[in-house]
Amino acid sequence: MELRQLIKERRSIASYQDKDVSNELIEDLLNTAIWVPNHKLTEPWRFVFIQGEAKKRLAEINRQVALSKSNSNSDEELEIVGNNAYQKIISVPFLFFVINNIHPQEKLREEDYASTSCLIQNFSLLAWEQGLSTFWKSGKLAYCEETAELIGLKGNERVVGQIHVGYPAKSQSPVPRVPAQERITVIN
Ligand SMILES: Cc1cc2nc3c(=O)[nH]c(=O)nc-3n(C[C@H](O)[C@H](O)[C@H](O)COP(=O)(O)O)c2cc1C
Repeated sequence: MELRQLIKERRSIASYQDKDVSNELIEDLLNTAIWVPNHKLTEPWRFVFIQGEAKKRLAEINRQVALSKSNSNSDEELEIVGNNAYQKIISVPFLFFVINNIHPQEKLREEDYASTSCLIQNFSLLAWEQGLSTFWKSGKLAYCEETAELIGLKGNERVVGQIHVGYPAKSQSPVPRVPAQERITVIN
């Protein structure tokens, strides 16, 4: 697929076919995705793949997050909310966290976050080329203490994204973007 087509057609899709995604494939895509511009070549990232029992534990954390946000007083409703949140995680074929070192200098912290964001976009495009959809998630689940403990987040690290990957079960229409021309200022 041509690069411009890949960039425009990539979509975040949250519903997946019941088809496995291998560690080897993700590792291979990440090995290409890491070729990003990176000031001072800090290579500040690492990746945590969540599988097996860990995925069940993450799903359980998501249940608790959803319950803590719900306003319902009905046990029946709360059970549905909790089970939906649990299933949302279980049904993701491949799930991993992208983690950054927190650089002591603010400028480099920002630049490290920028490089890692480029990496995630590279990864999403490479995945899309393989017929896979990705979903970058930055909700409470990615940042709560329970998740930090589960993924072994160290004191000098931060989560950049929780990334869901799978073969999409449906297509997704794009939300139109404002043409870049409308955001260009030319100063002569
Ligand atoms: C830093 C970042 C965090 C995001 N976090 C979430 C999220 O927590 N939940 C969500 O539904 N989408 C999240 N998204 C995905 C965007 O909602 C999505 O990219 C946007 O709707 C455009 O859709 P597209 O990716 O299909 O073009 C995130 C995207 C980025 C770049």
